[in-house]
Amino acid sequence: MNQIRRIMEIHSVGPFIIGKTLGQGTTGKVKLGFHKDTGFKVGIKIINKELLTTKPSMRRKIEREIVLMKLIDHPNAMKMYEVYETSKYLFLILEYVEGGELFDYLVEKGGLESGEALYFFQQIIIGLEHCHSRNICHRDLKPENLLLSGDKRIKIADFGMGSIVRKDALLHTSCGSPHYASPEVVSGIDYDGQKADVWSCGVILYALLTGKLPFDDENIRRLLAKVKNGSFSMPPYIHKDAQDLLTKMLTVDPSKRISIKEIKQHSWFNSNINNSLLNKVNTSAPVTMLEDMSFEPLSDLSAIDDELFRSLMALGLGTIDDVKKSLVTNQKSLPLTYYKLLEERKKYDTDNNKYGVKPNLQKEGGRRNSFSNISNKIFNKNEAQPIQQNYNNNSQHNQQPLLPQQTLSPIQPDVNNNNIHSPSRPTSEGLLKQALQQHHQQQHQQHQHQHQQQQQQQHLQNSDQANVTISTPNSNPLSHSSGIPGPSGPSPSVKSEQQQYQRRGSMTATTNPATSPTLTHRGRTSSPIDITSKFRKLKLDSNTPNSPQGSPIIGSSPKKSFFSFFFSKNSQQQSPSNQSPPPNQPPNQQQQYQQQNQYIIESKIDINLIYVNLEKIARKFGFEYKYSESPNTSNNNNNSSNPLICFIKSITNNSDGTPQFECQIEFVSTKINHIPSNYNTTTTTTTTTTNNITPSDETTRIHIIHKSGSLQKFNSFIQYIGKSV
Ligand SMILES: Nc1ncnc2c1ncn2[C@@H]1O[C@H](COP(=O)(O)OP(=O)(O)OP(=O)(O)O)[C@@H](O)[C@H]1O
Repeated sequence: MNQIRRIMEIHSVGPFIIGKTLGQGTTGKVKLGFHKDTGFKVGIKIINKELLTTKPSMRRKIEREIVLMKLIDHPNAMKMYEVYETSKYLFLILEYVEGGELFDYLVEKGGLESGEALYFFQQIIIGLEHCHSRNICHRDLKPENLLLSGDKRIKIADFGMGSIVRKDALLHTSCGSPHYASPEVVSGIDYDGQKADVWSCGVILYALLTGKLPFDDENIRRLLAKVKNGSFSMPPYIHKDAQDLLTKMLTVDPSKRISIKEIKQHSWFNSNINNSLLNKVNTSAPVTMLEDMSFEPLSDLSAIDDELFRSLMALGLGTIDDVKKSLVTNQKSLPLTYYKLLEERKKYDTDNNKYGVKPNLQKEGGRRNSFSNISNKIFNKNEAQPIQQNYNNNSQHNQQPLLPQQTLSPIQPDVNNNNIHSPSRPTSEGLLKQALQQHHQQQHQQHQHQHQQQQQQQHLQNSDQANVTISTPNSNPLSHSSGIPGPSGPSPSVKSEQQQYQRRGSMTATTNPATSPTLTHRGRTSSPIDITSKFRKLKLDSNTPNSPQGSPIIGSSPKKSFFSFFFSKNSQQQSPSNQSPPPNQPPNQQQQYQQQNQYIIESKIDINLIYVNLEKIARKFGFEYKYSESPNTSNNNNNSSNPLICFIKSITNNSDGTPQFECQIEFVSTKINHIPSNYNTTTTTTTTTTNNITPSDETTRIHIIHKSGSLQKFNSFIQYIGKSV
């Protein structure tokens, strides 16, 4: 008995026993968890905190993801219950979604029969409608981010790119996967996030009906040109109503693109296809928009709940003072509405036992999944760092998002009908045994495959980290062909085709969809589409639990909430130096200065959309922007991620004596075969093409010339890039 208890302690987090690995994301592994008492299953996403402290943008991504998931509560969106932490790891306790990704389902089945495609599509649309009703847009909708429950319910997942959209306000950052990104997003113009989501759903619908992508090209710039152009081939076998809907969703002009409301009224959306699945989706459940909600403002500043306030700040709704003011004065403000929704959720969870359900009820239609309020008995206050702010102090002006310790999501009635079979409930003891057996079996298998995994890991080291970090580099994964005083280190690598695709993280047709009914997927002829993100998922993080380098769970006592910990780390993060520039200094001093001002910026968005963003940022700062590409020549595979190397290339004096900076940003992007001569670009482009038809990476060099000579402005620019890409 003691033995069993000891094992349980070692292999558990909070009240959950940790089971098999469900998947591997960019931030860590996702494991199956069983509630010790009830057998309630959850997904446990395990994130190495080091990642968050070294990569501030990753921290922002995760904090935003957590708060957005708390605000969203819909049967077609994956829920997040709570967060635990040890000194090294975060454990996000998620709704368990057992059916895998829609992507895999689609790959296995090819284009779906129209009834099934509509069944999925309806759920995506009503799930998205709920998000939009909360003024949240997803911005990275793709089949990889749509999970399937056991009974094939769609669960929209991965809100890491999600954003709050204010009424009539536009978004700036071009993000998502290029194949699913809308023309306005890939053009780098400000865009309406909801309309951009509709476009992505149009691409998904096309993929559901055909098993192919409407816009594809192995060359990223040609792909983006195709997306901007918006023309795609419409297979004649698609029903004419579905064709009409696709055409309306994939309309280049966002102002003419169909809205979610109109999609729901469209004849195909409501068509009476003979498919019993369709009865299961309630597409007419009422949706309450945020603007239709009204709440009494808080009585005064002292009534503000610190925890909820931190959540609001993570959403980037304004400065501390502005947000506070909204909470006490404005009945209709966004901060107040979100505050009240989070408060409502918190109250609900305080009043309910979480996970106190039988396994046979933990499905839609069973008890609501509750979000527990942070419990002082579990959250060790001592672990919190002193960086935490007193938000009731009016003198605070810090605009940095402040992470919530624990806030709760609003309660919504179930929208879907519930048509679920209920397995008989195993006993708690049986479940434990099963879980432990599973765990040990898994440990054994992991040991057996350890060697293979390490090899795989090495092979996949160059995968997309999808993170942002700004740091001074110790080594440079890119070479410098111009003798520029830049970072030194490993030279560029020519990656395998697999690695390139892996970075794209998107679905890519490898043969011409127009001519080939069955596309190959890295040699597997049965696959209709190529899953480029699969290789990334094979990557093993040696720092995650149960990895060869040790389990973080052993000896740790996980605590709920984690925000204080990485806030304190965050305060130590490096920032660009604000020293004065030395344009008139001797060369060696100047070089030293330049070397001090070199940064690695790892992107959280698709590398192929980076230059779209960089050009925009440079323009915003009034800097001159030059773009060039050249093929990578080195075979060095040491590139551990896919960072942007940013450094000051030269400092010269303007005629009035003020310094002029030239900053160079380099990153490895996709292969280049040739760029169409009519490619429309407003930037100065110098292109070096290669005659070698073997796929190869290219180094993209962007020169930003800052004439006004303020190093402070230059540093703000670097910081801005770090936050934006
Ligand atoms: N709650 C869950 N239930 C079941 N499986 C899950 C769950 N969450 C994730 N998975 C599986 O684990 C895989 C990795 O998920 P994860 O969210 O970590 O990766 P990701 O989509 O790359 O996101 P990120 O970029 O945030 O790391 C998913 O593709 C899915 O197969």
